[in-house]
Amino acid sequence: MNITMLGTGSAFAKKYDNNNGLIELDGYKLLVDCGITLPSSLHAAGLSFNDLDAVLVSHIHADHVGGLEEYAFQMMFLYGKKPVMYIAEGLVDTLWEQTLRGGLTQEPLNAMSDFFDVRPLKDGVDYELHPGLNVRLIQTDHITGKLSYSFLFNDRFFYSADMKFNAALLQRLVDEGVQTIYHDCQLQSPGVVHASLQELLSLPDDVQSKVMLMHYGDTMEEYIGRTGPMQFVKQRQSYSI
Ligand SMILES: O=c1ccn([C@@H]2O[C@@H]3COP(=O)(O)O[C@H]3[C@H]2O)c(=O)[nH]1
Ligand SMILES: [Zn+2]
Ligand SMILES: [Zn+2]
Repeated sequence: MNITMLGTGSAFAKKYDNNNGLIELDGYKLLVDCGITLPSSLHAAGLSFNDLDAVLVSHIHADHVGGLEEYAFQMMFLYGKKPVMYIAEGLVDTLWEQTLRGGLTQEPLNAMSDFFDVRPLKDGVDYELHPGLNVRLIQTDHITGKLSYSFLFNDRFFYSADMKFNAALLQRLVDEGVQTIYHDCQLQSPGVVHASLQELLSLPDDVQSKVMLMHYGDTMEEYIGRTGPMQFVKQRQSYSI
């Protein structure tokens, strides 16, 4: 399978779009998060919302869910469809009540299910999204008191989304066979709600050699060559994983 990060930027980056990914397998297209800049970054990649098969949501911050209103409206009014949304069961009501309801509600449309074909996922359970593409949600620490999830695809590709540094989890994943880790990276310390580059550089070599850095700030280029064996993911470049 391939992944293309439609954006690789932090929430406040201006040179890079929001850190949203596109996973493709045999023509199936899974959007991983849908932030504020996603409608334009999707367009820049030569795609429309109608080309997507589903969206997978990690947590409720605008750089991950701020484009969902346009996704819903375009699919309803331009294409007459309800997009499939995979999301942790504990985030469904919060996403509707606290983020989407204000913009999307117009009687008689007043529920998440009026706009999305919602497929709630349980933490720690494997789901087949498409033949050959499985995902498991792993609840990870990001903001105290807010649910947030990372994703494990096919037992071999770990996608952090947004999470604090967790060396034990990363080591365990590698020990269990994970080959590639896409990790959010705050260039300057302290990382606070993300892993900082300094923290990631403290990982053992066998883990670092599997890490690709994403969700970075506008000063990323100053850090090229200062990331050990870890590499920055390039925006809108496709990688085989
Ligand atoms: O306690 C907090 C909460 C948030 N923030 C910033 O707001 C951003 C929201 O999106 P993000 O999760 O990609 O990144 C977050 C940080 O950049 C922070 O620095 N400290
Ligand atoms: Zn983010
Ligand atoms: Zn976040």
